[in-house]
Amino acid sequence: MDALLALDQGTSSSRAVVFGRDGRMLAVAQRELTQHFPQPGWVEHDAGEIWEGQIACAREAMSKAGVKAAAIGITNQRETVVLWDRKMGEPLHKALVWQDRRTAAFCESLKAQGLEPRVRELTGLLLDPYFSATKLRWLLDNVAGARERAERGELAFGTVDSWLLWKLTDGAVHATDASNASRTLLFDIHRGDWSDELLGIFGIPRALLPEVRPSAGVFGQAAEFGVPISGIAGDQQAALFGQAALQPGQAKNTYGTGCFLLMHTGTQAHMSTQGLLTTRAAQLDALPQYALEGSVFVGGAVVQWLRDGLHAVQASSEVQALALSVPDAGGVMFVPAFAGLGAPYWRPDARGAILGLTRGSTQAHIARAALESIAFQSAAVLAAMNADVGAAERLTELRVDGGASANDLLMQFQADLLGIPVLRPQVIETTALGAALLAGIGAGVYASADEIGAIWQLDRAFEPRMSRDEAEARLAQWDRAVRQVLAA
Ligand SMILES: Nc1ncnc2c1ncn2[C@@H]1O[C@H](COP(=O)(O)OP(=O)(O)O)[C@@H](O)[C@H]1O
Ligand SMILES: O=P(O)(O)OC[C@H](O)CO
Repeated sequence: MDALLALDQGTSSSRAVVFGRDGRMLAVAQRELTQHFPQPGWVEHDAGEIWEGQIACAREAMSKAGVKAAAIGITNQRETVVLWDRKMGEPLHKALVWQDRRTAAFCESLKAQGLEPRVRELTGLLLDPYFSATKLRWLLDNVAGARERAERGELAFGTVDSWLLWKLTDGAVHATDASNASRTLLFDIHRGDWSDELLGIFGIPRALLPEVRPSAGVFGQAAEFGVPISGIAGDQQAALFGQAALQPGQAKNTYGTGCFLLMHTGTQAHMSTQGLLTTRAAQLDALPQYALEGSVFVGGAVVQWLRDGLHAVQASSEVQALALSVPDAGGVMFVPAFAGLGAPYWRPDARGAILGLTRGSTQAHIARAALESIAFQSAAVLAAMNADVGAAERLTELRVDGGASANDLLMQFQADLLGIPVLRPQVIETTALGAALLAGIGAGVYASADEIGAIWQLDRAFEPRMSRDEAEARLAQWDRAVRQVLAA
């Protein structure tokens, strides 16, 4: 049987999923990942824990499925920086997570030198701490001896995919795929190679960098499992692939820790005028594929905060019942700018706020407003995307996935705000599915991407029920709340 093992290393947790050739899930294993917040605005992960949790999940899922996998696909939280010693295979420091804002001042100084337009032209990204380059620079400047050792070629940099690939191949392969490389600020998305100009701007030695390859194809052998690793993509690009959104104009929104709305733009790089990112989509061969992306930093994470910060619920799955215990948010607006604000605002300095409180406000109103904030942020990104692509290409439906897409209240409110159907597929582990499909193509299990369209199956379509007048009024209320936060 041609089973495929997907390793999905997300921000909140590591997961391993075994899929059958028909895309059915055969087994899942999951481990929550410890979040370290050493200072306000700093977010770190232990790369050792990432590896150990991920390999434990892989073993557990394989043993539950009771089949042999034909290939392994890796998909991962993107941008997060791991720096390790090539000889010992040990990380030099905790991984700096994509949500970490410690390099905000450095980004500002680069902006002040007028570098942003050129960086944007080459990378499709912005000068924001979100991306890898300034984080890697911080490690080189702050870990004793790191820069000298990097220049001597003793160290390796990788996003989480590279780190897992290195560990799975016992240090034999140091590589990444174009979709992950395109999130670093060091990769020229047009030429498809690391850029010496960008390496110069950020002060990064080339000797640190992995080789960049297409997302499908054999990267190396996973010694323990005796099978090839034949697919790698950043989690958002993998989800786009797993949603069978392979044609220009097709889009999806993933509701995980953050929310990431991506639209495929085919072999053309569409440069945004609306605060969106241009990025590489998963590519099967040397031909580049592009997407337009709106990245929201805090999506499902606001629910984690209700659980761990406010202790309003014991499990994320309880939030819907709490929110439904009130008819509406009672005028409460929640702007969860815990890690600054991403697209389309790009304000790393913004802080979160809960507005509109009265004596009658309860945890339930706050929970409802928190869920609504996920949909409001996604609606702002979708509006930017529609403005970017023009009337002819406006989105007419939205495919969704990710942990928080299980929440019916959130999905219905999303459809209401957008005024278009929100389509949830049967497999909401779309990120893992995308990685498995890429691995399947890379290992020759599937002859081509044409076989993938048939795997996508609808679970539920959420049709808009709110009047457009009411939706517009709610969106205007959101805009006012964001303006207040940005002015604070
Ligand atoms: N029923 C739910 N309603 C709202 N949010 C949820 C629900 N279940 C999980 N979440 C949120 O979804 C996120 C986990 O989604 P997942 O796709 O696993 O994320 P990641 O890939 O970032 O680790 C968490 O932030 C969690 O709080
Ligand atoms: O871990 P997720 O699913 O929230 O995804 C994180 C993104 O890749 C960050 O860009």
